[in-house]
Amino acid sequence: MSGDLSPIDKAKFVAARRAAEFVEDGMRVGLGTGSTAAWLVRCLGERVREEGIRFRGVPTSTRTAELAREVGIEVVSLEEAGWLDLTIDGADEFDGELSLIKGGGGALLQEKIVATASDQMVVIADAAKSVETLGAFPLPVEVIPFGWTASQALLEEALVSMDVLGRQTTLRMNGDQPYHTDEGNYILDLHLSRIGNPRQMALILNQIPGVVENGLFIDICDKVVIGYGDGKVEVRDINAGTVDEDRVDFVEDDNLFRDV
Ligand SMILES: O=C(CO)[C@H](O)[C@H](O)COP(=O)(O)O
Repeated sequence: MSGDLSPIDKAKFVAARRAAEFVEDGMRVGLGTGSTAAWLVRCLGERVREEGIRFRGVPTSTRTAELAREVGIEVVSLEEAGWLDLTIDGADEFDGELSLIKGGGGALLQEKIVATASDQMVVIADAAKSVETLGAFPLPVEVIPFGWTASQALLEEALVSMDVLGRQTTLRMNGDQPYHTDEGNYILDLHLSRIGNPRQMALILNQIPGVVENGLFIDICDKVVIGYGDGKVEVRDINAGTVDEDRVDFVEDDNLFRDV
């Protein structure tokens, strides 16, 4: 039940619940990955059950696809949907320009493809994800397994010329094995502490052989819905230049909180 949630989970929940209201009948909607996005999927499932809204969801990972089907959302592929009206996803960090670090959950590649194939991307996040400068959260970079150590060496060399504080890179692990993305790739996490020029970094990283995609989302996100543990939500719209405040009630719906 909602009373058992930590303040961070409450913040994630209220952001997700507010953003779930952006989905309208007939839309094609990108569904993000991660714990905040999982709340969104549950809230959308609730809207399908209670209000009978109908929309098609394009998941950004096998995890999200499973949950979406479980809660009654019609799941289609991006190819079937063609183009999306809206994508709603979490983030690991966002700054004042709504540049993002994503990929903490390992789904950055599908997330970036889906978000950029959408008219609008909305990020849902607890307030702790808001930063002045990106980089405290390790930046995920997806690389193909073939020759990954060579890609890592080239990445580290490229970092020397960039405006960052740290330069350590680590292979993401799953127990004693490398973590595999849904595409069967590896992830290198870049411990940079501070990214002075995220736009330049995003371009340079993707030129390194073996790099498939990086977790910097620049000029992709249109809106962020920031949740707080007390139920407050703030909606920042970068295009309109507006900041709106709202409140979301916690609900005691067993269906929503069943698997938490
Ligand atoms: O990018 C992501 C997954 O690849 C997530 O959106 C990001 O890691 C945030 O996760 P959470 O909502 O669990 O804090």
